[in-house]
Amino acid sequence: MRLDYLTIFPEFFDVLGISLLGKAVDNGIVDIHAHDLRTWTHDRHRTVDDTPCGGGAGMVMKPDPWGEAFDDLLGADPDPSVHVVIPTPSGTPFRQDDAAQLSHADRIVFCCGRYEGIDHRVIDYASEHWSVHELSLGDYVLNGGEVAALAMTEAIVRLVPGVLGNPESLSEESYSQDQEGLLEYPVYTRPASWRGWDVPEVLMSGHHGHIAQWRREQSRELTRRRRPDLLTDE
Ligand SMILES: N#Cc1c(-c2ccc3ccn(Cc4ccncc4)c3c2)n[nH]c1N
Repeated sequence: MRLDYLTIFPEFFDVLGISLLGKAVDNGIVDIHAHDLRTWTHDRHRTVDDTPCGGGAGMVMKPDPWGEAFDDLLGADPDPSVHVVIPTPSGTPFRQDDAAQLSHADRIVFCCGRYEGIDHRVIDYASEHWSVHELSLGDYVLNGGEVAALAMTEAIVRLVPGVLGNPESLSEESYSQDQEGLLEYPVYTRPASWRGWDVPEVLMSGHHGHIAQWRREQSRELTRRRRPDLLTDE
């Protein structure tokens, strides 16, 4: 899987060389390239923004640098197997299903905007050539797309075979299909008693059936309290 990031702050993506994703890069499972969008500017000030047509506050990212970056990175031939992910506050919510689908992609280009956003013609042009996903990390406002791209990257790449040491752990996570899309149950480790708090007895019983039942009940109760929207049968 090749991941490209178009951004005016490429240093944001230096962290992808650390930990699990770093190992995936070292193992050749993932190939990461961060690009400074100003590479595709031609004026002395390396300008990437301009005033919004129709007025309004702030600045909008000019289309030209993006178009020239697309030309260099992707060429002009349409290829629906290339996924262009555009983090945006107006995007559809990024969910585990999106991460799962994108984990099968061979190529993902993240377009990280700043200012008030990217000239919409960039999205229109990209949509004619590649598979475009306008996605939002959540219902809050960030200053740009980089942090969202990092979070989406981790959610996607950890699902790629060979990246996680123990793929079985994926099936027991919140939002996973094996968990019926419910929140994950509380987890514990040693010691059995810590500062007056004990590990639930059932988890120390060695009775796998009772443990599985307790975990299912915990998941449903936690989901009922915190995320009733995830419950389908109530
Ligand atoms: N994904 C995602 C996001 C963003 C986001 C993403 C890309 C850009 C580019 C520019 N901005 C700043 C901005 C633009 C317009 N309105 C408000 C702020 C961004 C925010 N904010 N919140 C999220 N969940």
